[in-house]
Amino acid sequence: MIGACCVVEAAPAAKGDFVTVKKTHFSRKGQAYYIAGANFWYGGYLGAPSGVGDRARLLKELDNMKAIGINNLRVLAVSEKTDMKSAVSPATTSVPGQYDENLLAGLDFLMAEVAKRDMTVVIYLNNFWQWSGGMTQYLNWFEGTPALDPNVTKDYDTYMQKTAGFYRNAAAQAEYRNVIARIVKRVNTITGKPYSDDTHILSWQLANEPRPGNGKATPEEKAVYVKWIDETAGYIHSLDKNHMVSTGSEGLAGSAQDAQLFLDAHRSSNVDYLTYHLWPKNWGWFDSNNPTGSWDNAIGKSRDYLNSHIDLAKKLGKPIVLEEFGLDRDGPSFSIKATTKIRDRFYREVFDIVTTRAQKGDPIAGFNFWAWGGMGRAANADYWWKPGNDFVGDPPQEEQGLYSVFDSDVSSLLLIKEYADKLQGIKR
Ligand SMILES: O=C1NC[C@H](CO)[C@@H](O)[C@@H]1O
Repeated sequence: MIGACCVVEAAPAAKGDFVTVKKTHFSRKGQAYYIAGANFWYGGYLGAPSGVGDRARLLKELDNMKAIGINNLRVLAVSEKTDMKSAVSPATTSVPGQYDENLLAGLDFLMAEVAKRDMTVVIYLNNFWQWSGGMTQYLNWFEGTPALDPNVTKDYDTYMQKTAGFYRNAAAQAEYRNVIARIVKRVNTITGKPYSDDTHILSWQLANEPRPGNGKATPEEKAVYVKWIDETAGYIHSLDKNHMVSTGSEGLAGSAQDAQLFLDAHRSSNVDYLTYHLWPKNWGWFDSNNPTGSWDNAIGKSRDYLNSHIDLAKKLGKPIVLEEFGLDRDGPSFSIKATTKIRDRFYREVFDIVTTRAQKGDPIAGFNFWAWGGMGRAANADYWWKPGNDFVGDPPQEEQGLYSVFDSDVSSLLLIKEYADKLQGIKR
């Protein structure tokens, strides 16, 4: 039997091969390292050996991303089985203590293939939003509170305020740390390499878009949030001395518009770099039904958001990554047939600021657009995801086609390549 007999213990990696922070930049193999990345939340799902896995597609997606200069992926590592309507299934955690080895082997396969292409990966270990179960599902398990899907209740304020209860729930935190340990201390079943020794992991990330609560978060909620970040990041470093740790924060939009909180949340020496996200449509700056009339407002606020967070990173003396941004297709439409002229214009504005500031030596370390749809296609007339459908860049909480960049979006792919080349051409 081939199996375990031929998994050879990999030699420990050289320290310099890990991505580290050097003053306010990333450094890798003695060179400044800039991220031209994609959000690819379902990369581990495609890598699964059976069930939802589609390894042939995964290999083509990785090759197609590599071909346009994408050198980094941001990937969901774990998900929690939930009754919430707009969540992915299956989940890596069915109930506390029960983990789906088929899905976790998918992450192993993804990491093995990423290494072959010399890409790096940011791996997030939880989710503030419902599309992978996330913190709300932990509270359902350990508080018995109903897991209320905000897509159903339409009450995001209550959702955010209740979900932040995760940070102070000891039993939920204990299980979350069990899951963290299971992933961070995992040995890749394909390569035989411990994850903690895998130089293609750029950082461990606490969660996708962790927020202190809603926009009216209290000083006490903010203090709990900052403490959770510091202690959880410290816990990950205690398990893994080689890799960086990041928060997954959106910036001020995910910090109750409180710049001091955003700084405090990233001040800890356990947090190696800052992250931020940019969502003009989600945040009401851009009206895709009135693109001409709302463009100036949207791009003005976006430019300010892009630049002000780089300035905040300068204050802390740490790098920052713009690890999510997006805009919908012309129309607006979810259809892959719709053009992407407005999105391309927005992407170019974002890329120009990121690359110009990086070329000037400011602490912006790169971008990840949201999100790689690639060969995936929406399966249903209403564009909602159902189990068994293709995975695309949009998770099940949103219409499949909302923000995805598909392999047929040639103008977008060319734009990404143009700026990936510019970023990777920066020598420092
Ligand atoms: O992390 C996220 N940020 C914004 C995306 C698009 O709305 C969303 O799909 C995801 O939850």
